[in-house]
Amino acid sequence: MLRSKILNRIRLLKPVIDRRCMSSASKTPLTLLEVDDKSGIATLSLNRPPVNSLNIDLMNSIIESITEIEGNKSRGLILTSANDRVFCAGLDLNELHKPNQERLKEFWAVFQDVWLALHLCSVPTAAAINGHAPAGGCLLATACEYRVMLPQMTIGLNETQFGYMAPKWVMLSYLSVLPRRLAERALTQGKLFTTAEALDVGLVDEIAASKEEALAKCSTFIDSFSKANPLARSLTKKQIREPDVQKLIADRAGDLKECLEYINSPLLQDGLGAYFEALKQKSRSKAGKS
Ligand SMILES: CCCCCCCCCCCCC/C=C/C(=O)SCCNC(=O)CCNC(=O)[C@H](O)C(C)(C)COP(=O)(O)OP(=O)(O)OC[C@H]1O[C@@H](n2cnc3c(N)ncnc32)[C@H](O)[C@@H]1OP(=O)(O)O
Repeated sequence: MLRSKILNRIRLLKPVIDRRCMSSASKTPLTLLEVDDKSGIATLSLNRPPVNSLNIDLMNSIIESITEIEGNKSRGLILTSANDRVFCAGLDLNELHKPNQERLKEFWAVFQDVWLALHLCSVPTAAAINGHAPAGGCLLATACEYRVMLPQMTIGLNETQFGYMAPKWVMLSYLSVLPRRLAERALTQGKLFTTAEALDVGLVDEIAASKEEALAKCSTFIDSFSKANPLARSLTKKQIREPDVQKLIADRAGDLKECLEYINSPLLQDGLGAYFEALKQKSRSKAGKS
């Protein structure tokens, strides 16, 4: 009786995400999932070259992997990158710049879903940040319960740098990790913290010299829950996170409407276009040098 009541509560807390991962056109899987058969800890690696930018397929693949991990009773989830320079470059700017409107609606809904799936994941979560993590990449990291980062990388919600404002629920994810005054300053500046700065302000919990060390530190964090009842732990986490989550769930349509208006505004499209062009230019000049 009690167990079914508890399970019901979890179902109530966790919005039903019934997305199936769309088969991507590319041959290589967009996420790599390995479960260590000794520790029972799952490692989910983002695997969308060149920078793990989040498009619909990659986000659906992440959601599907999280659902699989929760279903196969893994003891925990470590999110990392198959790329050794970039953890995740955030949202794929091709999805935001001169967007197809129908696709943009789907894209935004999946973006909401991937945050909900990770933020409410029933198993312990940790991010081994083995590369740069701007904007949406930072959001994936802050949705996890613990963060270990490699040196000489950057992390932060830099939306104001390219003319956007982070949506309320994205800001709340930051506020769940940073003190309010610092979060406000960092959000308004569009600040990208260095690894050392991120440790200093608590945006990340530890620094590791290598990806292997980062994975080991994330596993140690997950092991810290070995004495906690998994169901009680999951309910406690969901209870603490529920107020922030409800702010999105209560008005997903409103969030979508507000974001579509914002993303489609000419001023923002111009700013984003210039930002994207500068990125491409930088990449071309790099290629020219090499
Ligand atoms: C009332 C209103 C309510 C709010 C409404 C607001 C809605 C608006 C949306 C807001 C959403 C908030 C949450 C999230 C937002 C985002 O995530 S937007 C994306 C932000 N991302 C970035 O700013 C990162 C940009 N990239 C970089 O800084 C660098 O690429 C890197 C990640 C540090 C890696 O550098 P490096 O290894 O040197 O690689 P590059 O040469 O720069 O890039 C390689 C190729 O990858 C392409 N690329 C890079 N980032 C992206 C990206 N995000 N999307 C698509 N493509 C990307 C880059 O152009 C290069 O491509 P090629 O030219 O083909 O080589």
